[in-house]
Amino acid sequence: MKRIDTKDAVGHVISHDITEIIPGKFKGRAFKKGHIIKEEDIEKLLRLGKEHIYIFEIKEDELHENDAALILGKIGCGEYVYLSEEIKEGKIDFYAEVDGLLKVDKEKLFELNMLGQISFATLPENIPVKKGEKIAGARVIPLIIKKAKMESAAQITSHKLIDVKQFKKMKIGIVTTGSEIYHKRIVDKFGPVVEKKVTEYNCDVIGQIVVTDDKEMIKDAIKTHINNKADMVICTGGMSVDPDDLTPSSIIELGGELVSYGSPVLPGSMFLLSYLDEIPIMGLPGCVMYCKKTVFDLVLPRVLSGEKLSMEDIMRYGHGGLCQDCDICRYPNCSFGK
Ligand SMILES: Nc1nc2c(c(=O)[nH]1)N[C@H]1C(S)=C(S)[C@@H](COP(=O)(O)OP(=O)(O)OC[C@H]3O[C@@H](n4cnc5c(N)ncnc54)[C@H](O)[C@@H]3O)O[C@H]1N2
Ligand code: MOO
Repeated sequence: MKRIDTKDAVGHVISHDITEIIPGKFKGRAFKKGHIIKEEDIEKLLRLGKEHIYIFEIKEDELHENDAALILGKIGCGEYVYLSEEIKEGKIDFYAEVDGLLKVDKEKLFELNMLGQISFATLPENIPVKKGEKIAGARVIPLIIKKAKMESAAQITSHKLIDVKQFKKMKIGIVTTGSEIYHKRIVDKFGPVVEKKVTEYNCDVIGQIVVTDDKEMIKDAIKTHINNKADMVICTGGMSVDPDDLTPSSIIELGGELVSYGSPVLPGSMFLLSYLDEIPIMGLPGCVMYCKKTVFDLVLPRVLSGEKLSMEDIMRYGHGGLCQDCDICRYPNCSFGK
């Protein structure tokens, strides 16, 4: 490494991006790696606190931070993920190519960061992300890093660390249970909530069947939706402890695989998920009708991404499963479901 006084640096090449930060106004690259220093740059470099310019010789067994960032890009960039066109200040960014569910191999990400000298940060997995949204960023810590370190990094996983699973456009059947709705004693307020939430994901509601608290009627309604080619059936009402709450037992009696009746999510403890011939059948508790976000908002995007959830997936929600019920909901940018 050769050190040159900035005042004498005209004609020399800058070996890494140089950052300028003016709090509240600007944070970004003031000089790009490779820039040839001109007379008029000297004053600005001095204002950025650069009294010296360093000329680095990168040895055979070393890599520049920008080349290392490219390797991190390759390690991370999976399905429906794209990289920033340019590496700035040694950092590469990852973006979602489509609306979908973010998947991160958290264990491999941890192993990668445990190598040291690497900073690879992502959004939490299993959240819905929008096309064009930044989902991760990565860089190495030193300006020059050993090639061997980056080779170890590349060997951590044979698959990519980050994928976005594109949402499927599903056909949804709704079964609304409750004698009070069936006999028109009150107006259905649940159906519109479910419809709004699924249409936000571009799904179609193929029908809503209203039934009273009667097991045969509930089961028939679910089967009717399946016969009508529903990709998912969502039941509302009758999910709790009253002996007249028959929705869970009706779904269970239909057979198939019960993933869970009950979830460690508040609101949403009385949630049910099962699969009948691979078709997800959900039982939504009353809270979904009136709470901003519930277990339904956590599970729905995962099901729409084509993922088949297990009991473990549901039980893992316990940590982070308590919604803070903020006045202005910021989900998914909060701790709920993380
Ligand atoms: N003693 C206990 N009480 C409750 C428990 C419990 O474990 N022990 N669980 C609570 C939880 S959690 C929930 S969530 C609620 C109710 O869940 P349900 O899904 O069983 O809801 P319902 O009993 O069917 O109805 C409750 C309430 O909501 C009205 N409702 C239902 N469906 C509609 C609709 N489509 N449109 C308009 N209004 C609807 C219904 O008329 C009732 O007023 O139970 C807690 N209690
Ligand atoms: O299932 Mo309840 O939803 O926790 O309010």
